[in-house]
Amino acid sequence: MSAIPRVLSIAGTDPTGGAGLQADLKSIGALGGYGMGVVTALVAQNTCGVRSVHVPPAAFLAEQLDAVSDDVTIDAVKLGMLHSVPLIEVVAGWLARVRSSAPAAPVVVLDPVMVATSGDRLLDEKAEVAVRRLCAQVDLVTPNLPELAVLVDEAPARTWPDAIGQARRLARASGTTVLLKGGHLTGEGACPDAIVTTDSVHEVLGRRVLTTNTHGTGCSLSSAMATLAARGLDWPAALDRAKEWLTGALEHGAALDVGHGHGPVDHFHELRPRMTATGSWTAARWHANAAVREAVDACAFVVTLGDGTLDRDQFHWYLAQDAYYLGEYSRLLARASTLAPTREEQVFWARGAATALEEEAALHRSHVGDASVEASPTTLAYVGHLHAASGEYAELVAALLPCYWLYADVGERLRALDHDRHAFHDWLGTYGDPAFVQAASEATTIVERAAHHAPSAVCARMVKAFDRSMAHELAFFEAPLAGRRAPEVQPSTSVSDRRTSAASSSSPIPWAASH
Ligand SMILES: Nc1ncnc2c1ncn2[C@@H]1O[C@H](COP(=O)(O)OP(=O)(O)OP(=O)(O)O)[C@@H](O)[C@H]1O
Ligand SMILES: Cc1ncc(CO)c(N)n1
Repeated sequence: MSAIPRVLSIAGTDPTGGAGLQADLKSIGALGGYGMGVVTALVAQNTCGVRSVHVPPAAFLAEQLDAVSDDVTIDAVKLGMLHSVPLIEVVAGWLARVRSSAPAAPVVVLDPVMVATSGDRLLDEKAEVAVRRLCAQVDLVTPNLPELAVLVDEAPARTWPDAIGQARRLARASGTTVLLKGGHLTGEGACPDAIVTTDSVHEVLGRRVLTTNTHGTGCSLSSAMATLAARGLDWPAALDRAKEWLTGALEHGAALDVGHGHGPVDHFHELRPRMTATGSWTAARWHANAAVREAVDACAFVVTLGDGTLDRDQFHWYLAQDAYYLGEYSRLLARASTLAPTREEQVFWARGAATALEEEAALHRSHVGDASVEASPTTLAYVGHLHAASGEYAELVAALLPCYWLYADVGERLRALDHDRHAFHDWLGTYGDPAFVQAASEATTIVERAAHHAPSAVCARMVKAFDRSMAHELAFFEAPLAGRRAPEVQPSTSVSDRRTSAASSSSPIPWAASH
């Protein structure tokens, strides 16, 4: 199996992208797979309902399937809308061939799609028996409550314990595992799902999201399960993860503002914080500062820190300057907290200020001892710039952002160079810390919001503030090796002693280390 599982969805389409094949491809991608798609039926539908369905000949479905399996190793298959008996027969025959001929049989998940969220039928009534038969050929079936009732030929369950009983009967009859979905249960609070086999139940209660953006949740969940199983998770673990992801996707669906009926969920909500490079103020600044960023990556300090040849004295000088910088940066973060327009932003900056101070103290203890740090001209210039930008919130946060963003960015690359015997192993390992990356992305979101609301004159000051901070960041990285260093720190202990203690108590991105 490849590290990125190759997952094939065999399903109908939704041109509005919330359900069917389109939702499957997004879900597979969001959970780390490579998505492929074979179309069973073309459905003219939107968030309000299904208008018409066009079904290409069954022979053409067979051609599509063979085109994929003749060429690509398939790690998982998700079956969605199968429409009618001839199509089900083609899929069943193809599945049997692939499962017997492939070196490792793909995991197969069947979403027994019968009725859309809008209430429109997507499966021929005569095909219900064929779907029931297909259940025995797959590894997981994911019925909602009405579909489960059809599959066991009983009235729809009204309570969760009844539904679990039905799911158990389906598991017994088909010899497969059932993912029972509780989306159709009414009631506030929980929205339970469960993995049910003949002799076990793994329940995930989940929180119910108050939203009308529920179009395609079943498609998305089944594709997520197929992808996670292909990544090696067992069904209970896959459901735990998929449910967490889907609940978040439901929570973020409304913000997409797609359609007037049951809108889609946001499949990529977990990635949005990292997607700021799409047509935004912050992305534009990031792009405009490409040359500065390249210079940071290429500067001798960063390069030699990465390859381990950096002079230790120069590294310690840099850390001492950083301690000074952080003490002042903390004051500016606190100032941003004072000026913040919302409680959420106030808390974010206040936390940053506290952490920066704690880490400044840790750096001082371990590197500088009792001696005070004399700030270099470069450090003073950067801090002076931040103070000068502190008159208004939008300008200040724009000035504060590069310190977060650039460190997260450079840190990611430095972390990749780390190995057990690296001279700066203790430091590199702490770069790219997910908590720090998260803080940097929150800071970016805040600045984006501030830019969005700022009048153009303020925006112009934000641009200057951000760009100047980027230039100061570069100078800060260049300073240790630029011959500008003076004996500003009088070490009270030997270099090696200090290194050991610093490595265990501080992070190179110190002010975010204990977020
Ligand atoms: N309002 C909600 N809040 C939280 N989770 C939900 C909500 N609605 C549905 N879900 C979850 O979405 C998944 C799909 O459930 P549901 O029972 O709605 O399936 P479905 O009817 O096949 O979906 P579809 O809308 O695609 O037809 C399940 O994990 C369910 O728990
Ligand atoms: C194509 C297709 N498959 C499944 C569903 C169920 O939501 C839908 N609406 N459309």
